[in-house]
Amino acid sequence: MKSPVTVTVTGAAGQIGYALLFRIASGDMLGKDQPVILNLLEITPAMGALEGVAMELNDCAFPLLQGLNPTDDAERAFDKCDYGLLVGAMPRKQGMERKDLLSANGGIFGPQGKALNKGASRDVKVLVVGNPANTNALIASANAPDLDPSCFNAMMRLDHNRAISQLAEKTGAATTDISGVTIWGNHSSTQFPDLYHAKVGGAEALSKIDEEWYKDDFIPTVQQRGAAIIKARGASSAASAASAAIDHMRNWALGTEGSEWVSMAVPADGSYGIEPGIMFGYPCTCANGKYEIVQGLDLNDFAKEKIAATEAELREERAAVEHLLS
Ligand SMILES: NC(=O)c1ccc[n+]([C@@H]2O[C@H](COP(=O)([O-])OP(=O)(O)OC[C@H]3O[C@@H](n4cnc5c(N)ncnc54)[C@H](O)[C@@H]3O)[C@@H](O)[C@H]2O)c1
Ligand SMILES: O=C(O)C[C@H](O)C(=O)O
Repeated sequence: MKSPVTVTVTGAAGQIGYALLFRIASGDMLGKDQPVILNLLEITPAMGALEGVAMELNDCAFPLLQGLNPTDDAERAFDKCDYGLLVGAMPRKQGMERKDLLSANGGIFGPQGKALNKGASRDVKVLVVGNPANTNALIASANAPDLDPSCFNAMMRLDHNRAISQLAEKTGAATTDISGVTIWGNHSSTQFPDLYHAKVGGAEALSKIDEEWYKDDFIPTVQQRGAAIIKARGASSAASAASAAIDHMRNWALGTEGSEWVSMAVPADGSYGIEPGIMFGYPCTCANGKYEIVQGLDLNDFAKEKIAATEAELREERAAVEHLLS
């Protein structure tokens, strides 16, 4: 048996937290041979509800769960953290864009970045889920100057999984037959779901669907799926978001072998002309606990235009939180 690792989940009494914690504790995220210590962070008024979640976690008698620490103290929560899932933030309501949450949520991520900087493992993997995820991840990273920026990712995986599911449904394929999907840019309605390199059962995806469906139906459906779920459920996605977070962390920790690539928002490094300073959704592979941006994909004029639009939105979001970046 491996020695335990510390996983910190913020917003642990929220709806994503409730769908996430039991899967982490059962080994879905880091493997059935990896014991975990769960540090659960909440705001003080939610500590009662968090206590209830902790009771239920204990009642599962998970063999891999070797410690459980509910707290409202960020420094305690991130002490010796190996994996951080930053979920705790307000969700949007119907009619809002995710960036409308910046003023409410941006302030959460500076102090959490500082707490990570102080106490987390130096090769911690931090996945920001709370919206607007890309810019919140940027805030957390900027407040953790002693941690490499590559320790911080934001979640594009829900969009990636949504795109796979839509394409599978349209073509009658299994989700496992689909590869090479990328969600570029922001986890927002400007994201670019790219099928130009996607394959269905080894054949070009664009040979199986017509371009009109791709541009007029598929792209807006994936871009607006979060809003459609809020309209239908009266609450934002939770179980699918938790599942995507599990997928993202599992691939980052254990590798993407077997799949062509996955979509992850990582610090822009000039790849595909996106200069540093924002967290950008890219096609990535992972091995040995590190991610790499897939290089050398051809981008046509349509793709370049869409990628420029989502980059522009991320630069605007960055400008709006410049005061939180130091
Ligand atoms: N990136 C994605 O793909 C994606 C998908 C779904 C939801 N989200 C976002 O995830 C966030 C959480 O969604 P939810 O449905 O779980 O919301 P929720 O309201 O059910 O839960 C959020 C929890 O966070 C807690 N919280 C608030 N501030 C905190 C802080 N400073 N420290 C610790 N905890 C804090 C709240 O008390 C609450 O329990 C939202 O911002 C939502 O928009 C992102
Ligand atoms: O859409 C939202 O606000 C929640 C989440 O980001 C989602 O994509 O479902």
